[in-house]
Amino acid sequence: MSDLSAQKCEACRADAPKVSDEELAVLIKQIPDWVPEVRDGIMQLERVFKFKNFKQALEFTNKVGDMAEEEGHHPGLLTEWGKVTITWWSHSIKGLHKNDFVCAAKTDEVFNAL
Ligand SMILES: C[C@H](O)[C@H](O)[C@H]1CNC2=NC(N)=NC(=O)C2=N1
Repeated sequence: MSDLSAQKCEACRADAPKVSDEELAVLIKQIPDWVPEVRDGIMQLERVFKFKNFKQALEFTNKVGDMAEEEGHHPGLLTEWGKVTITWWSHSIKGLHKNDFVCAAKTDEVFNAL
């Protein structure tokens, strides 16, 4: 378990600070399979997970959904045959908060526990 995945999401207010470039460089090392990407002008974390079929992809999607509900923080989910694309960013600040790194690490744990 990484340091990040052991943490809980904290309430993210609209005036919470986005992670700085320096913080991003440190945090991303703990979740090396995730790619920071700007989409629609918003910095996000993305990872594509591969599966053998649609059923397994859907099961993983639902487990990530359960984790997101527990954390009160919600990802973008695109479930396709054999593939789930997960995207984390914080809507309230239109960018990346520590919560997104925590939830990315928790997503890795959900996948690793399958
Ligand atoms: C009211 C509720 O707590 C907020 O809308 C939460 C819910 N889930 C969320 N998820 C994400 N990814 N970003 C948010 O800003 C966010 N806000």
